[in-house]
Formats: sequence, C-alpha cells, structure tokens
Amino acid sequence: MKTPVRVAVTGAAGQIGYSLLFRIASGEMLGKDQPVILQMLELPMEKAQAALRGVMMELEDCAFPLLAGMVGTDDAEVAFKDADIAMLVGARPRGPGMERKDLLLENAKIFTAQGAALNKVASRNVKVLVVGNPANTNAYIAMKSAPDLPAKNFTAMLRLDHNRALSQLANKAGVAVGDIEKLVVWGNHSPTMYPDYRFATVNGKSLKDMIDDADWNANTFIPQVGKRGAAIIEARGLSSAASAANAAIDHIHDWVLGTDGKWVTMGVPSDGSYGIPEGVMYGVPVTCANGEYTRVEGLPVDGFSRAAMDKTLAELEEERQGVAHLL
Ligand SMILES: NC(=O)C1=CN([C@@H]2O[C@H](COP(=O)(O)OP(=O)(O)OC[C@H]3O[C@@H](n4cnc5c(N)ncnc54)[C@H](O)[C@@H]3O)[C@@H](O)[C@H]2O)C=CC1
Ligand SMILES: O=C([O-])CC(=O)C(=O)O
Repeated sequence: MKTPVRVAVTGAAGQIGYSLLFRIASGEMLGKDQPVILQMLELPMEKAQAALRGVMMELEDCAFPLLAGMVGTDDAEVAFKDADIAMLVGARPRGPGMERKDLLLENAKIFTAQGAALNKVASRNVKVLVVGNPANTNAYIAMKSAPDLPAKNFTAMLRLDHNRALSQLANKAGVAVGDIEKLVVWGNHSPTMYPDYRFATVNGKSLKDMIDDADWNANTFIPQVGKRGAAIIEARGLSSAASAANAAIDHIHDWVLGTDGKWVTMGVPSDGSYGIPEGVMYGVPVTCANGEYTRVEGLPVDGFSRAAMDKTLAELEEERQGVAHLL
C-alpha cells in the first residue's frame, strides 16, 4: 500500500467541491492505487461548517477504500498542514453580468492569507492549483504570499478553457476529441484568453488545415471559448461546477502522473519566454513527467497571435497592478 497523499481542498462545501471531492476519494485524480487524506477548508460560519459536515458524512457513506482520512476545518493552517496538493477553490463566484476580474478585490485577500498559511505549514513540495476567480491573479497572489515555497509550485487553472476548446474543435472538424493533440490556450482565464490550434494535430494531420476557416477562428471559436463561462452562468443561473471540477482533476492528474509527451495548458509563472514578463501567471502549453511540468518552448508566434497574447497579458498586468498594494 502506498503512503497516503494529503490533498487540501478549500471551499469544500461549495458547488465545485461537491463535484470534486468524491472523484478525488475514488482515485480518479491520483490513481486507483493511491490512498488520499482529504483536508477540507470552509468558512468559519455555522452554515458553511454544517454543510461541510454533511459533505463529510456523504464521503463516509461512500466507503471509498482509498480514503485514508479526512479533516474538516475553518483554519487554513490545519487544512494545509503537510499538504502535498492544495486545490484552492474557495472564493466567491461571479453572477450574471459580472466579469471575473470584478471579483478581484473581494477574493484577493483570501489568497494572501492562504498563501501565507501554505508557506508556513504545507509540504515544501506542495503542488498548488488555484481555481477560485480571477484564477491567474489569485495564483499570483498566493505565490507572492509564500516566499519560502518554490514559485513553480503555484499554478492557475486554464484546463477548463483547454477542454472547452477541444470540444469545440472536435465538433467543427468532425473528429474525436481524444484524437486532438497540441492545443494551446494562452494567457488569462478570462474572455481575453487566446485558444490557439495552429499547432494542433489529429492523428498527425494539421487540424488548422482541416478546418481552414480564419473567419470562424477569429469570430466564432475564440469568443465562444472565451465567453463559455458566462454562457453557462446565463443558462444555469450558477457558474460551471462539474466541468470545473473535472478540469481540476485533469490538471492535477496530469501534473502528478504525467502526460506521456502530450501537451496540456497550465497557468504557470512565466520564465520570460514568449515575451511574457517573468512571474506573470500565464496559460502556456506544457508537458508533464515525474511530477514536474515543462514548457513547450520555441513555438513560432505570428502577428495575429502576438496581438492576442499581448492583449491577455495587458489584462493580467492590469490585474497585477490592482492587487500590488496587498503584496
Ligand atoms: N478557474 C476556473 O476555470 C473556474 C473557476 N471557478 C471559480 O471557483 C470558485 C468557486 O466556485 P463555486 O464552487 O461554484 O462557488 P460556491 O459559492 O458554490 O462555493 C465556494 C465555497 O467556498 C467557500 N469559501 C469562500 N471563501 C472561503 C475561504 N476564504 N476559505 C474557505 N472556503 C471559502 C464558500 O463558503 C463556499 O462554500 C469561484 O471563484 C468561481 O468563480 C469556477 C469555475 C471555473
Ligand atoms: O465563468 C465563471 O465565472 C466561472 C468560470 O470561471 C468558468 O466557467 O470558466
């Protein structure tokens, strides 16, 4: 039997938490032979704590063989103690008519406090995924608030955008979603993101050549992927949850267990490549092996792409300036 992995999840009694925890405990994230200890954080309010107790009762009632332990708490330093993985979901979601950056100041203080708590008590190798919006800037805040942890351990979730783009492309080209490789989503998890299939292949053939429709790319595909979150809020009255939890599982699964050479998108602190200033939490293509991600380097950037990549960068820089006083 392997040593249990400690997985901290914040916002555990929320919508995404409810779709996430049961899949982690069943082994879908870290493997069917990997025991886990769930360390769940919720707000110190009776309603949130009662809801968390209910979720823990249900986890218990599933009798998951891989669930080696559970902690439910309102104290970040308890939730993050020795955590190997921290999934920072807890934050206010947006409602109709809001942009994710409208949440910035309200949610930012959560991530200064949680970054500091991770810095103090988490495993020195903790892998951090920020889901709470605006995800890139919150991940940046957490990273800056945890100076004793390696910056590369802090990541933001662009995987939902990546998965959304894959499905749109598969529909358009009439191909199986699982056959598409080498997709990229550059930048911020916001409508400025740039989903880019210039390098994408289907069974080795160029997907761009198969689609061959620059107008669809610029005027349908890119805005549709960028505004998908808003379309879901409009339809459901609530922001996406099951698909967000699914993307979080994919992100951590691939980071820990590897991608076998396949590209996935992760929001990671920039190393200065692709004209993105160092430290900016920016969606880039990576491959993962041995528990580490590696940027896909040296991709050509044409004029259309440069403009799109700079636009999403400008928004991230603006968000960064907006929280500079907190750091
Ligand atoms: N990056 C992405 O692709 C996506 C991000 N999101 C974001 O994820 C976040 C969570 O969404 P939902 O689960 O739908 O929201 P929700 O409101 O259903 O759940 C959030 C939970 O977090 C808890 N919470 C709030 N502040 C907390 C704190 N400081 N510590 C611990 N728990 C805290 C709340 O009590 C609540 O139970 C939102 O910010 C949402 O915008 C949602 C979908 C996709
Ligand atoms: O749109 C939202 O506010 C929730 C989210 O991040 C998404 O669904 O992509």
